[in-house]
Amino acid sequence: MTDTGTEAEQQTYDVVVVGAGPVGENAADRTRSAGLSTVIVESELVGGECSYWACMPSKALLRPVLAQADARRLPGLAQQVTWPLEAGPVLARRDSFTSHWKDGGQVEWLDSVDVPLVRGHGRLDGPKTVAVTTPEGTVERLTARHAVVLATGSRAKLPPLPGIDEAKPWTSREATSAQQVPGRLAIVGGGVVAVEMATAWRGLGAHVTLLVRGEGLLDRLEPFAGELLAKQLAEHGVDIRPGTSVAEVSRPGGTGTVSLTLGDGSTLEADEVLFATGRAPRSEDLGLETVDLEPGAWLESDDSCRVPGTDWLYSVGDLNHRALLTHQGKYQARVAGTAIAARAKGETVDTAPWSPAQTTADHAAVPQVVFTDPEIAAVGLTLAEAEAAGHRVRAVDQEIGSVAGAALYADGYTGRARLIVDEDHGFLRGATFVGPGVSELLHSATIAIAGEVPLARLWHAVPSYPTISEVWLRLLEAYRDGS
Ligand SMILES: Cc1cc2nc3c(=O)[nH]c(=O)nc-3n(C[C@H](O)[C@H](O)[C@H](O)COP(=O)(O)OP(=O)(O)OC[C@H]3O[C@@H](n4cnc5c(N)ncnc54)[C@H](O)[C@@H]3O)c2cc1C
Ligand SMILES: NC(=O)c1ccc[n+]([C@@H]2O[C@H](COP(=O)([O-])OP(=O)(O)OC[C@H]3O[C@@H](n4cnc5c(N)ncnc54)[C@H](O)[C@@H]3O)[C@@H](O)[C@H]2O)c1
Repeated sequence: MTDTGTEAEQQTYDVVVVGAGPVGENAADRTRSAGLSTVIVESELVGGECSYWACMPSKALLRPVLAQADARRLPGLAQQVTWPLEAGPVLARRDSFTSHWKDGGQVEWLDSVDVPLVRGHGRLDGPKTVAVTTPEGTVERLTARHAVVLATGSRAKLPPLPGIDEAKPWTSREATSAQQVPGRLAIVGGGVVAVEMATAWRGLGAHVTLLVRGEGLLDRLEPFAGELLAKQLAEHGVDIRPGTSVAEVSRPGGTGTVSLTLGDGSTLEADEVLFATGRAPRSEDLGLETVDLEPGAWLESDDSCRVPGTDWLYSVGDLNHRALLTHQGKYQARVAGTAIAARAKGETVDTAPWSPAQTTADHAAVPQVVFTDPEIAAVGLTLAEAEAAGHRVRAVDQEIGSVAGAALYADGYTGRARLIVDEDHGFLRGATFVGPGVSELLHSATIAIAGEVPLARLWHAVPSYPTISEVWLRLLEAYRDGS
């Protein structure tokens, strides 16, 4: 036993899920609907990071900024657009999307699918057992007949810089829930959180400085994505400083102006600093040591989401570090639920790629949209990743602005699309679209990649005229013509 609380109750279920973020909720729903009794444990809010401090609030902040950027490109509307956005209504709408940081609606949903909730901090206490320390300090022991699913997610990772704790920097939590627009916001990082939050807070009127350690933005995507985004962010007034590291942070007492000492010895003053420097697993206090696993590390799982070396423990969502995205974690939860239900019936799980209890898409077809201006939508492998994986591929590029739908969408439309074609198999390995309004194009590419649709058949998938999707035709023509 690792707990200090009072021993209270012991209950047995078929499945115990720890963490009621989007991924844990989906896992519980799947196993429950397969007829397995399932309980879920949550230490904060049912709905997890995504609902309260990540996807939902960030997209609620970004949507008006992107609508405003679109409006600026349309005569008749452009003249009426003012900057910055009116902060009060934007923040109020964001607050309503987080249900004012209350989880009553999601608890009702758990009730409706017949999954009991145990509030408290869950820890493994040996195989198939979870000890929950409740807010009252009692300990509830939950035993699983078939499986324990860990879905405890991730938290913001801060670099160990001198002064950082005292300076009370923003993490993604504060950046998505702040009630006031800072006058000057410094953002450290060049990943997705950094560029989305730069877009959001710039749109709300903050003077944003983006301190990027590397040479470009979004370095895991096709290079042109970060390049087009950097150009546009700069046009919107964001001060981007590539090749800039932070050596020290200072804000005595955690109040007033924050001062950053940069790698070249210069200083930058700001009202707030956001560290958007990646994520760490929430696994350090999860009892992993009681089943010979390493606390504090990402908890790897196989393609059925089961932890290697066990026949009962599953790791889904951010915690397994396969793809830190809500939709991909929910996909893993559906797959894990299918695998758990099959194994509970004594069935063998088919390990062939693309079979029902295998997360093959984690390797081949992970989609992601970055909600900036321009939007960035990518799925599958980049050219560099495909080549590194040993595929014989060709990249086909097209300016999106050349299609009628894009010209109608915005005056001076700027955007670019790339397909990665597997020359040996005749299907797509990857696709990237960058430009205003491209996010809804992505699912067509996801279907083409996950379905391994032959290029010859894609010619028969006719895009409507005049939509931005016509870029698909231009890309196919470019591939045919060898350009
Ligand atoms: C600013 C930001 C914006 C994002 N935007 C998007 C987006 O637009 N689209 C997208 O797909 N992804 C987005 N993401 C990523 C997305 O938020 C995560 O991939 C997603 O939340 C992972 O879900 P999860 O259920 O695995 O973990 P989480 O959402 O982190 O949920 C884990 C839950 O487990 C609970 N928990 C942890 N430890 C314990 C314990 N010991 N006992 C009981 N409960 C515990 C936590 O309290 C939490 O409720 C964004 C991330 C950030 C930071
Ligand atoms: N729209 C979306 O789908 C969306 C939005 C936000 C976040 N997310 C997910 O959340 C995850 C986390 O995002 P993130 O932006 O925090 O992480 P990230 O890993 O995408 O980017 C981290 C950035 O911080 C930089 N960095 C790391 N350590 C640093 C240091 N010590 N000093 C300076 N720079 C440093 C890295 O070089 C990188 O540019 C992403 O993997 C993403 O999948 C998704």
